[in-house]
Amino acid sequence: MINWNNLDTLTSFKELSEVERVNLAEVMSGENGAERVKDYSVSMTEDLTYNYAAKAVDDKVLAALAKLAKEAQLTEKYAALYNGEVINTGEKRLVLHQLTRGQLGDKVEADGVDKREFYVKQQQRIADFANKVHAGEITNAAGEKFTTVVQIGIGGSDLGPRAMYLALENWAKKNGTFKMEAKFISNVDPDDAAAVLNSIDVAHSIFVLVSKSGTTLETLTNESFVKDALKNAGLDASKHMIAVTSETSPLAKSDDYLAAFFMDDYIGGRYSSTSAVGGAVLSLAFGPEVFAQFLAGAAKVDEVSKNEDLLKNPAMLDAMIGVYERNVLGYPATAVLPYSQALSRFPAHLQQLDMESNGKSVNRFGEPVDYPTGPVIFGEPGTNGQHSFYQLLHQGTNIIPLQFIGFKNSQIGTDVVIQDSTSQQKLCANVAAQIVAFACGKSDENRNKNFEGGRPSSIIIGKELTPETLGALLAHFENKVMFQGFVWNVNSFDQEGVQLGKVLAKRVLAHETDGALKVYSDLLDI
Ligand SMILES: O=P(O)(O)OC[C@H]1O[C@H](O)[C@H](O)[C@@H](O)[C@@H]1O
Repeated sequence: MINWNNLDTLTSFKELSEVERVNLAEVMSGENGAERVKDYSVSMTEDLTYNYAAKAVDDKVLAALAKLAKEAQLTEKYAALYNGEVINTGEKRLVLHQLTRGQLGDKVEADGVDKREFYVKQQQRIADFANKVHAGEITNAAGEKFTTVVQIGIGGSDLGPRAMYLALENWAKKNGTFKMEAKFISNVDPDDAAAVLNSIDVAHSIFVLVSKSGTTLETLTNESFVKDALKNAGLDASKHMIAVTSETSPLAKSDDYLAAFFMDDYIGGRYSSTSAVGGAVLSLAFGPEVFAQFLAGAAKVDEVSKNEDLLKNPAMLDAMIGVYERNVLGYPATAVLPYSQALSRFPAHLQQLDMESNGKSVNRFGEPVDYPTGPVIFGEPGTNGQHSFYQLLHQGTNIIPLQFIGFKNSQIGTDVVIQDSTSQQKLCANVAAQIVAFACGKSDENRNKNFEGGRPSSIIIGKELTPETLGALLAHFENKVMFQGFVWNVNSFDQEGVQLGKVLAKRVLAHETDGALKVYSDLLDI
């Protein structure tokens, strides 16, 4: 039987708080430090490793975390999720994003269909469509090939797919699988749509309208913006647009699109990169085979995440160390720092994934919780971040745990040797240096130049960022966030916190305001 209890009612949580703290600077120094870096490491897939040597944990803390993971029944809750229980209590929905990339447990039926079959069928339909576009069987009205794909969507219908596209663009170019350039329109700021439209050849562009609900104001506004531009160019908008939505949305049956592909209410926006939401744009840009490799990487991590042994389950381990840092050590934020230019938008995606999932003050039954839940997430690619906000990370008054990501090889492979090292070596040297600098610090008589150390980090290391490693990386963080939500006993799959602002904005636009809202409306000339 599964018990959904608040973290502060669990005996093993009290025990965890009483375990002696680890002096990170001390344990990471000298030979001991070298041994830790070798030992505190676990495989995510054959190509990716999670190394947690520079986290403030030791065997005692890890044993206490394993006990907590067991008492919180993380493995059982994950199984309940992929076997189709109503895990999203707020919206009374199943949570099935893992099913888009593999069958992890029982067959899941909902709405009278086998859901795995439904997702696979959508992937096949998308693959067929993309192949026809690439082969010139689906063209514009003049019979010419489409050369650009533009995704219109916001939140989960933008951030994940955009981050994934950028992550693989250069890989695909290098490996001969690049088919079409992709662009993204998300913000309701007219400058977003206008700038994208100005940068493309609309006559040879295919637009993917992505909205699960089919009611998001920003997205529908941008759709009209694009339709206007197509009309002004003398083009038939319905021959340039496809839709990705849920079958119950107002967009599903419209004649305004060349084709419609479906996901459903059991896939949260921020978990939708492996559904049709990511599938359409990524298959058009790189071909369906590349998208399939991406799914295969995610499926591998979903499998590993079933492991009951905490030390062999990287997503669960990462989650539990995060809980320790948040609820015992009291750290407020986590920085995501990929040493990979291709992952430039990955921190923005993780921001939504983590903060929209676990930024909650009530448990899954709607009762207030008495402990901190999701941390603030932010980040930028290294080494750029080093020359900007790392000052606070090294010497500021808050300790911010760090999540590094690094690859041995670059994607494009073009490099130069300057002062006896390649740029790739310089990049990797920097991430190694940062881990040790943060953990060990350096004492100096001049307080201004003193580094206290004791600043924890972990690193995910891979050989190269490929479609498969990207899928694995994505699933790692999705599963980490899911496990943390289980520990905090929150519902990680709804987002009521975004509603109030939408309601008030509508009131402003209808001129139904008073008080402060009226004055702000006047100040902004609405
Ligand atoms: O895909 P849509 O239904 O248009 O939703 C787009 C986004 O907007 C909402 O407000 C939510 O905050 C996001 O979780 C969601 O991804």
